[in-house]
Amino acid sequence: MGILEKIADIEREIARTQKNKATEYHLGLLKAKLAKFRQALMEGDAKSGAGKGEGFDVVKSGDARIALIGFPSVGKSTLLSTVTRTASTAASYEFTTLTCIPGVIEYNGAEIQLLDLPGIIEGAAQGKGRGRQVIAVARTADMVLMMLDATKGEKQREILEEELESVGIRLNRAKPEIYFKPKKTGGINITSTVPMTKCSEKLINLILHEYKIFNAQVLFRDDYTSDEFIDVVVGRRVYMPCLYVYNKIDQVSIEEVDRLAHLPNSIVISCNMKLNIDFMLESIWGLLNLIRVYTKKRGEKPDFEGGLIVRSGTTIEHVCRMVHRTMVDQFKYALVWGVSVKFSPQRVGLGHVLLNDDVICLVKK
Ligand SMILES: Nc1nc2c(ncn2[C@@H]2O[C@H](COP(=O)(O)OP(=O)(O)OP(=O)(O)O)[C@@H](O)[C@H]2O)c(=O)[nH]1
Ligand SMILES: [K+]
Ligand SMILES: [Mg+2]
Repeated sequence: MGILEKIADIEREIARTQKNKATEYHLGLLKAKLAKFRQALMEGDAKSGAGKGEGFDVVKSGDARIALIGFPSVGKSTLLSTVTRTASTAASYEFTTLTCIPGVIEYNGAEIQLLDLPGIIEGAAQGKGRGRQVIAVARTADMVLMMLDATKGEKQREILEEELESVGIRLNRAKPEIYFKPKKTGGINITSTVPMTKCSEKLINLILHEYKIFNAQVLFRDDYTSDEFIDVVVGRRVYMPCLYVYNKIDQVSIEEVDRLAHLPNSIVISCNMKLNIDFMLESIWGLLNLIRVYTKKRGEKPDFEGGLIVRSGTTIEHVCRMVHRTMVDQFKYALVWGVSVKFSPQRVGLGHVLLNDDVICLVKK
């Protein structure tokens, strides 16, 4: 039996045991056992199975995925229960949530998967608590919702940012447009399309030598720092937006609420009092950069009920692949109605970039 099942068993037994003088010791013992198993899970000893991903293998679904990252007891589970139909246990003790619990936010016709996760603390990236598993889930997300306790100041934000940074998650930063290709011969060839003020050629050479790379093509398409160059060399970086959500504003002064609300990429809420939840959803939608487009068959009306939710920047080719896997091969041209074209309808090719509310009719060969 896995440790999570043992925990669930004990929790069930506690729930069905009547509280009275006769059961006092029995309940006490159960609670002690529960605490022991929870601790084993959080400390991740190998036997308990906590080192593996038990409880974290949630299938990706919907149009986008958001990971809820935060210290214990900041209100992550309360938020999940507030904005989705899924109930996740919330309680005043730390590490209430032990696994990944998915819920679905329905917004603007899109289904956004919201993942409630165990709280993480300093040292998470090194495997403290269930930090490693939580961070592995965060890497698969399209966005991080970093939940912070408005009463706890800025420290938590800095610690969490560092933990995510240390495992290659880049928040609210664009992927550097640096072309980098190791070669077999020819030495190191560095070019750039703009003056490089933050990272010299000498430094690039030093960095590459450190990685035992002596032949490579490097092209800076913008002015980047050496850190950004290193990210490109090392690879395996993920870039995603992050919304900082300060919860429990019912507990702080109006001046503090105002200050927090003005921090970059930050919003303030109270789950318990349901304050500002709508604005939070609107902000999430904006950061996810989703648009809706509609497909129609020739001679028929567009299906305004259906529609496809896609990332902004999506092309006709992408839509073809969503419609059917053989569509790209059969594609002749597409007719598009909407703001992405000069005339409606306009004939476009696979590379055409779509905008919100476009209507598309795919024409086969
Ligand atoms: N005052 C106040 N308390 C809140 C608010 N939201 C949540 N809480 C309380 O904070 C405590 C922790 O909430 P949880 O939702 O369990 O927090 P969590 O982040 O999921 O905690 P872990 O799963 O242990 O990491 C509970 O007692 C909640 O009732 C809020 O807006 N204001
Ligand atoms: K809690
Ligand atoms: Mg929780």
